[in-house]
Amino acid sequence: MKNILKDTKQLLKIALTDIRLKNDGKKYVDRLCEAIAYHDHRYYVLNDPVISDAEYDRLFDLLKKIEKKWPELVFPTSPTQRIGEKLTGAFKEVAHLTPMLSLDSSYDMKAFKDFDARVKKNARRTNIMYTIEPKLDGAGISLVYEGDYLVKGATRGDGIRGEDITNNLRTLRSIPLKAAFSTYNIHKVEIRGEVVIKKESFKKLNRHRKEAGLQLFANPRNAAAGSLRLQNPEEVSGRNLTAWLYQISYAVNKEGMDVLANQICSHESAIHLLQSLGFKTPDIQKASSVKDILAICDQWNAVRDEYPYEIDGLVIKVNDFAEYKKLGFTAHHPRWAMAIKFAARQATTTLTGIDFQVGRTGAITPVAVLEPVYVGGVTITSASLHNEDFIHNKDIRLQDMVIVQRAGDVIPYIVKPVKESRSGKSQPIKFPKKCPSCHARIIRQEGESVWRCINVNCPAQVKRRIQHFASKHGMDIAGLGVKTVDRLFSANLIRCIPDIYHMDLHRIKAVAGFGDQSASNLLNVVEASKSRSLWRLINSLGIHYVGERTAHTLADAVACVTDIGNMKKKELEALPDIGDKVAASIYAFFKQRENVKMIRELKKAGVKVCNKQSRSNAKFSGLTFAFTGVLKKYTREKARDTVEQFGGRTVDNISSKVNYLVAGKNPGSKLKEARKEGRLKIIDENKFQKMIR
Ligand SMILES: NC(=O)c1ccc[n+]([C@@H]2O[C@H](COP(=O)([O-])OP(=O)(O)OC[C@H]3O[C@@H](n4cnc5c(N)ncnc54)[C@H](O)[C@@H]3O)[C@@H](O)[C@H]2O)c1
Ligand SMILES: [Zn+2]
Repeated sequence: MKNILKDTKQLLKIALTDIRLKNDGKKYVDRLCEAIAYHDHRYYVLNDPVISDAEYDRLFDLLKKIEKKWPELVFPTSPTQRIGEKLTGAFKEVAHLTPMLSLDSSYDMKAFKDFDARVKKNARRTNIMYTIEPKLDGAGISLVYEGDYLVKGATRGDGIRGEDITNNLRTLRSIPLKAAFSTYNIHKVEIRGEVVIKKESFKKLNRHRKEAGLQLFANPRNAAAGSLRLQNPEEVSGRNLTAWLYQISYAVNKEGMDVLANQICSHESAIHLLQSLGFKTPDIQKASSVKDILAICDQWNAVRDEYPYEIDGLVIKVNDFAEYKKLGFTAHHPRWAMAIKFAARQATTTLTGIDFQVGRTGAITPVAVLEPVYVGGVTITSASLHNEDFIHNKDIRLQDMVIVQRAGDVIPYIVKPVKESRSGKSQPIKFPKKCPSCHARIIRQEGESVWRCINVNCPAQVKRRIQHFASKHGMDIAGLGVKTVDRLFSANLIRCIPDIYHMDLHRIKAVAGFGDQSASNLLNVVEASKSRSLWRLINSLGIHYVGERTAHTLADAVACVTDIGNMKKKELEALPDIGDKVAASIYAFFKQRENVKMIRELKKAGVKVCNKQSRSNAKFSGLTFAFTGVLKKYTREKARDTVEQFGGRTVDNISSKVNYLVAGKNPGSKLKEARKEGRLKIIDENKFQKMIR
């Protein structure tokens, strides 16, 4: 088995080259068939795949290409000649009324253009209407109704025969036990669908399994497939499975005559029929041009993450049943449908090392160093391992092959190690006993999952605090990112936050990597940062539990940052959204002498520590304006920036509206402009007129 995994790795590398240019492609056929058979078994029978779907598809694609070039190598046992799902022997076998195949699929829109051309050629038409629907990622099923009653439910199996899972399927609420097909003159019907599990239910299921010490499912699809094959129907009913029905594959009347091609006529009307009988059906759209279909693909891709069910692509089908006969089937898939898959999100790679990073609060985060791997459009070289428990729970070891996943903007993470491929080289990950930066003691407090370095002067922590101070949501000193801070710290130019304001051109230029221009640019932004809004300064201090929102609350409550230090815990707690934990943390921060000293030094260096608008605010106190459309048009942050531009500040947030107290020197013209553009809604016209006068 280990050899198959090794071979899989080699074959995957070969798949990246152009096989058509090779003369020796033939020699890979047996190896490919063997590897694919192994992965089919892991996937369909054990519900525990050890490579990603995209990697499996790459192997499959390589085999297809070889068979195309050397057609004499196409054996009837080849995975391209049948579908891979195996019968497990745990259930009675049942024959399908019509073959239940896989789909021709591709990640590439060009493949759809070829498909479209082929369809038009074989159907001898220049215009074809297609339906487009989500490809739900679950387990395929087939249902048979006779005389309006559900009589059989089966898995796809090998496409010809499936497993009889009627009793399990009867527990799904989304499958009617009785459906009035007879009103459509249908006596016996076979319908196809996909049983899926909601992303949320999947997470819950895995959480319970983890607590019970059971093996976790790799993804919602495996969870759905595994659940359908449980021996106890009662257990199945607790799994929150849903059946979506997407096709009528066979329908006859009492006389045994086909009503599909003669009466229902199109995929769209079949879906409407199923809907009217109480089945859950996918949303379908229609389009005939490649351009429109491409646009629909883009729309789906954009909402994929928010969709409650996992979808791995779209299925595009010819709408008109009259064309189906002309187009026919291969042994593997129908020629009138194809799946366009979304960009892959998983890949396998090797964990080559661990980087223990120290954050600004001293928290030590293990970060996996990965052999570079391409996933969903980017190359991944690292992934967070979160903490010690995460590593132990997943039993991740050095030199392990791991499955990594990247979804949307989410930071890449490790789904699981592939334990089956473990060699003698793999080693347990040892968590450090001392801080990797300053070698001070590290502690793990009860109830916490992180280890922390307790040395406040720890260089790693200091550097991260400086970087946090300069960050976009802090004092916004562009150009003072991780790498630059590291360089300036090593060169002894910035050893603490106030040092930022004591740099001179000459010394910056002497640091490797800086030129005349970049050095003076940096000094310019540093200078500009001296007059940032008060909330930015508060946010940049790195007070535990104080984020942007709390920073705004505090900035609105005081005239100067030092005033916060004079507030009692109770007074802090009285502010909106500040609880006792946050209040205690703020209070403790201002009781520390180093912190007070730092603020004093910042002030001395020219950083604005008081809210200059505090006096003019009084002039307009009581004037409240509501910005509408803030959440629609802008992020809250951008709305705030807009308000700050004309000297206003936030007074309170109401879920969909943000109210601002507007102040500053003659904001009239800007306010009028904002109103004209629809950014400002006036609550009290009289007050507004008075104010802009
Ligand atoms: N990771 C692995 O080791 C491994 C192993 C085997 C297979 N796989 C994955 O499984 C795929 C092959 O599985 P497959 O044969 O089920 O093919 P498929 O998943 O590419 O597509 C066919 C299936 O899609 C489903 N489907 C969902 N929505 C549909 C809709 N609206 N209309 C029609 N069908 C719809 C049906 O069940 C149908 O049988 C491979 O491409 C690969 O991604 C992975
Ligand atoms: Zn340290």
